[in-house]
Formats: sequence, structure tokens, C-alpha cells
Amino acid sequence: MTVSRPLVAQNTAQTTDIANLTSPLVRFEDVSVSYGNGENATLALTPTTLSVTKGDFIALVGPSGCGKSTILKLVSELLQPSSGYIYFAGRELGAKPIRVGMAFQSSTLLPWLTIRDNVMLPLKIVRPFRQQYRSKRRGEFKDKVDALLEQVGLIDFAEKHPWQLSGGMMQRANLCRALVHEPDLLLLDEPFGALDQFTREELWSTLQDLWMANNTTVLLVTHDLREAAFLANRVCVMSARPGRILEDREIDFLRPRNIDMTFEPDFVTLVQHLRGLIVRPTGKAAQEAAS
Ligand SMILES: Nc1ncnc2c1ncn2[C@@H]1O[C@H](COP(=O)(O)OP(=O)(O)OP(=O)(O)O)[C@@H](O)[C@H]1O
Repeated sequence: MTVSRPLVAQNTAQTTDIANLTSPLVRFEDVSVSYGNGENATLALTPTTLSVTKGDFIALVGPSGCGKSTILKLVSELLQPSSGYIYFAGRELGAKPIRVGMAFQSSTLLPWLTIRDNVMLPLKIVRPFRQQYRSKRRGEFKDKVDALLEQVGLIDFAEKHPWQLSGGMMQRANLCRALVHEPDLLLLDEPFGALDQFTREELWSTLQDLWMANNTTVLLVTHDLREAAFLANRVCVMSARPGRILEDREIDFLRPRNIDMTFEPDFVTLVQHLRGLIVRPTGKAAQEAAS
């Protein structure tokens, strides 16, 4: 099932505003990916069409190897599609630079820098901030970094080094670093995968707060269906390789969402439904289902 997008009326002043609000920030049109050539080629993604609206929080879920990370690699231009087209803000991807923020399961903080300097790093490297950093805005940037650290509860650790922080704290700092340069897209690949359940749930709330405050567009890859249903406003469920989108599901629980909500029947039913799409019955259960 694919979510139907609102229809836009033609030729009215209001139309333009609605169109701007609803036209996709990112659009995949029949995008497929094969790794390798000839007999050794692996078809990772079958022709896939996907629209991401500005401000969306999309979770990609599916069995291992179904192509979730491949989609992130495509959006971040680390990989070219084998066929099809990808558009960003209406122009083919690559036509103009886009700002991307990323966070992964393992912390990529630099051990010799303080937490503040780690979070500051994109402002020293990424345009247009790097020119401004060299000139007059250094103090302003420190305030910006500190505001983010404050928001995630790390301001008292700004002068510490990564090895002085817990895993959950390092992931908070990672999120700040991924967001500090105001990315067009925040790409998260299993960012909480290495954390214990309680820390992970704390981080869900942190990420939700950051998303609500910064109006960022997020693509999250996760194996955790509760995480997907808690955080996202759309969950895309992918099939086993070669990947395709089986269901593009709108998630309309009220915000801000809290952990108590995840024990409510509606939430549990949703997670079971998502699980049913991914996990095929095996053995006796499969025979019973087939009969
Ligand atoms: N560089 C590569 N060369 C060859 N095959 C690759 C390469 N990268 C990925 N693949 C294959 O493409 C498929 C999709 O990989 P991808 O990493 O996108 O899956 P995934 O859904 O993110 O998996 P997981 O959930 O296990 O991280 C897998 O079968 C994988 O083995």
C-alpha cells in the first residue's frame, strides 16, 4: 500500500503555496541498484519510487540486506543508481550541492577533540559556514554549539573528551554534530543500535525534541520497529533483497510522543502489523498459514 499524497488544485494563488509545501524535497523515480557486474552482480534495490517531503521523518525498516543503507548511500551521493532518477528540490541530485548530516551506530567523534570542538567541526568544514568561521562568527558559532549541547543535556560536558562520556552521551553529541550545520537532510543509520534499551528510549525523546525544534528532514534506518513507530511520521517497510517498498505507512500519533504511548494498544498493534510484513512464518507456523 502506498500513501496517497494530497491532490493539488490547478491555477490558483493558493495552489502555489500548497504545491511548495507538498512538492517533494527528495524524489526517487524507478531507482534500482545493482552492486558489481555481470554474473557477480547483486541486485540490491528493484525499481523504487519514493517521495520525501520537507520536514518528513521517514523510517526505513526491513530484513537485513534489503537495501536500507543503499537508499541512504544514494541520497548522500556516495552511490549512483543503476537506473532511474533521484531529484532534490526538483533538480536532479548532483545538480547543486546539498548539505547532509549523518550519524551511525558507532560513534565517529574524534578522540583528541573536546565534545564542543567535535560538534563545531562541520562549521569549520562545510560551506557556507567555513568562510564565516574564519572571519567574524566564531563566538556566534560557539553559542550555536552550546545551545545544541544544552538541548541534549551535555552542556556540562562540553570540555570533556569522547572517552570521558558514556555510549548514550556520545550518541547525543553525534546527533548535535550531525545537526549543527543545519543540514537539508539528516541521515541516520542505526544510530542507537549499540545502546541498551533504556538509553535508547531516552535518545528517542532527545531525537524527537531535536527534530521538532529544528524542522529537519530525517531518513532513519533501523531494525527496531518500536523505534520506527515512535519517531517517524512515515514508516517504509521494505521486502527482503532485492528490496522494494512493501508499505509506506503514515504514523499519526500525537507529538510529543512519550514512552508510555508505546504500551498503548494502537501502538502495539501497529508494531505487530509492521513485524508481520517483515517476518515470514517458518516451519510449522508456515505450514499452518499455507493450509
Ligand atoms: N559494496 C557492495 N558490494 C556488493 N554488494 C553489496 C555492497 N553493499 C551492499 N551490498 C549488498 O546489497 C544488499 C543491500 O545492502 P544494504 O547494506 O543496503 O542492506 P541493509 O538493508 O542496510 O542491511 P542491514 O540491515 O543488514 O544493514 C545486501 O545484499 C548487500 O550484501
